[in-house]
Amino acid sequence: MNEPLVRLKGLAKRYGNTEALRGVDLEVGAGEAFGLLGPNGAGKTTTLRILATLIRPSAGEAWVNGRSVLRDPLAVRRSLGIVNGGMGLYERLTGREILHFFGRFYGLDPEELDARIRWLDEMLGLGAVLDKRVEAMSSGMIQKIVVGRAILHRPPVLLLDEATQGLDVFARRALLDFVQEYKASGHTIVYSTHVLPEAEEVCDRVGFLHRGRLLFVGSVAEAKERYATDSLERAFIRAAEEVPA
Ligand SMILES: Nc1ncnc2c1ncn2[C@@H]1O[C@H](COP(=O)(O)OP(=O)(O)OP(=O)(O)O)[C@@H](O)[C@H]1O
Repeated sequence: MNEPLVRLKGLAKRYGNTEALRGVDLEVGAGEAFGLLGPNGAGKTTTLRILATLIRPSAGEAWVNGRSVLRDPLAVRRSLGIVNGGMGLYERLTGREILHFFGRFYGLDPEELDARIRWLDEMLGLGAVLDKRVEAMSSGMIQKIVVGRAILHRPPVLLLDEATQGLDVFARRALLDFVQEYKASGHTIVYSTHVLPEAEEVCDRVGFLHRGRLLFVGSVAEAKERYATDSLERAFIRAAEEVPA
């Protein structure tokens, strides 16, 4: 594997009596698309939120781009972008205005910002979305702006949490194509989903997360071989069945 850009060591998180993560070790290499797979409640969002420094682990440690989420959270934030469900956009602003607004937070001057927006347009096919107000956008259009905002500072690492949820067939395809293109341009992606065929399509390796534990890490082909099936879904189910109750 290339130098790891994302590393988790003994990562654990407890919410009251719930053990959301129970000691997760993982390395994701530079330029890799890694699928974090698991059913509802497996701990995917918790993992991504710890990586994004939005919450702190109860035990263990994680690093992004060599920086510790505990000791160097600002550097970690500069190294990543995150797309998850809960990020609202200002209804009255256009796509371009939103990208300008956040671009200024990143300290980009107007010229750089225009160049970045042209780059995003190429990557995401923003087109007319740039000049539409959020209130008039479809959910697929909004998702393009949310993804654009997440990568505006060109972070080496992109975290996507159930990013195709609620998208129609066109918007879903556009997002999956974008993931492949973003990866091909050298970026690292952690792709959390419970939609296994999506992971099969875009991820180099996958991890099966089940009740806060990583049961398997490897390529899709290795998962199928290890669990003697030609279906990634069945491989996941077999991995979960091996866990003592
Ligand atoms: N803020 C919180 N307070 C209490 N429990 C929580 C909190 N956030 C998550 N949990 C619990 O932690 C466990 C892992 O949740 P998490 O959201 O990380 O799973 P997930 O794999 O992302 O699932 P989903 O696909 O449903 O989002 C679940 O049992 C969940 O109920």
